[in-house]
Amino acid sequence: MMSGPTLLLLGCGKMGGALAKGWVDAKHPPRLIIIDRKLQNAPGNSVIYRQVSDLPKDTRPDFVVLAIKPAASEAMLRELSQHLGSNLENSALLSVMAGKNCATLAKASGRDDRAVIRTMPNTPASVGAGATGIYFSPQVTQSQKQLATELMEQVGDVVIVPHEDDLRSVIAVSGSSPAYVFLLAELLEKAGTELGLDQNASRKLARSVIYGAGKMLHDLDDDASVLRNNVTSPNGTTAAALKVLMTEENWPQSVRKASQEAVRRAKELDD
Ligand SMILES: NC(=O)C1=CN([C@@H]2O[C@H](COP(=O)(O)OP(=O)(O)OC[C@H]3O[C@@H](n4cnc5c(N)ncnc54)[C@H](O)[C@@H]3O)[C@@H](O)[C@H]2O)C=CC1
Ligand SMILES: O=C(O)[C@@H]1CCC=N1
Repeated sequence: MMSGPTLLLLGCGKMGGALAKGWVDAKHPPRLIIIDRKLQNAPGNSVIYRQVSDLPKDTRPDFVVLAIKPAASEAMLRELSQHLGSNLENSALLSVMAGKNCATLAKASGRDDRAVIRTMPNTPASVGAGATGIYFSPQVTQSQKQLATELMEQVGDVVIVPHEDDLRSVIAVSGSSPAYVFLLAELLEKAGTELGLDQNASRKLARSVIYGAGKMLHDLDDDASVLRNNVTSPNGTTAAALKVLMTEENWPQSVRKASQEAVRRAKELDD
């Protein structure tokens, strides 16, 4: 990594906290300054302030990382730009928010031509296994692109998308979808107990299978369909189960509809 950037993290809740944890555990931790009104324990060597007005006025962040709710972001950016004045001049914004486009964020930060890096990470970043989509506004410099990409690569895989609207599809595929995988773990555990397994045994097996299948997808180059077929003996138990799941109106339609709903909501949050 190039010389470590100074990050000012606005909001250290579920997503900001996942990134902060991933970053402080990474090989080249950035310098982390956090503003969060509730956070109790500072991750690693980071420093916490409760509100923008508590921040030392000579703070010069390379990146202002926005990990608050979209609705709160414009007011907080306006306050930050007033508080830091010219010290914010060369800072880029790095948003992880599902809503608010680059132009809106740049404007709220006091400069329409501000460099904005819009990203969509996910909570597995907390264990270094995140997946992040990144879009760079035209104002982002080559060195800012490199720093931001390396920063997100410290907590997982990165895909750079050419159009800002592509981030809505990233939300559907990897931003929101860890929740679907966790739901699958919940449902498998429940099905196991309904079939007579002890709850702890069922929980252990359900979690383990998702980890194991995920690790195979991560470590091996085979298509997911090949890995699926390797489990599916002709006329066996898996074939019987998949016949239910793969019926068009079951998983294929549900996953397509859920993805479309995530994109619809992302559009609403973008204004
Ligand atoms: N949770 C997730 O899996 C993902 C969330 N995101 C995005 O991350 C953003 C944050 O979401 P979460 O982390 O889930 O929410 P959260 O509610 O867990 O975190 C927000 C944090 O910001 C702090 N905060 C809010 N307003 C503040 C203010 N005015 N002053 C000081 N601290 C303030 C809160 O104390 C809280 O810790 C959202 O924009 C969301 O779209 C993006 C990808 C995944
Ligand atoms: O649910 C949300 O809006 C955020 C964005 C992606 C995951 N959580």
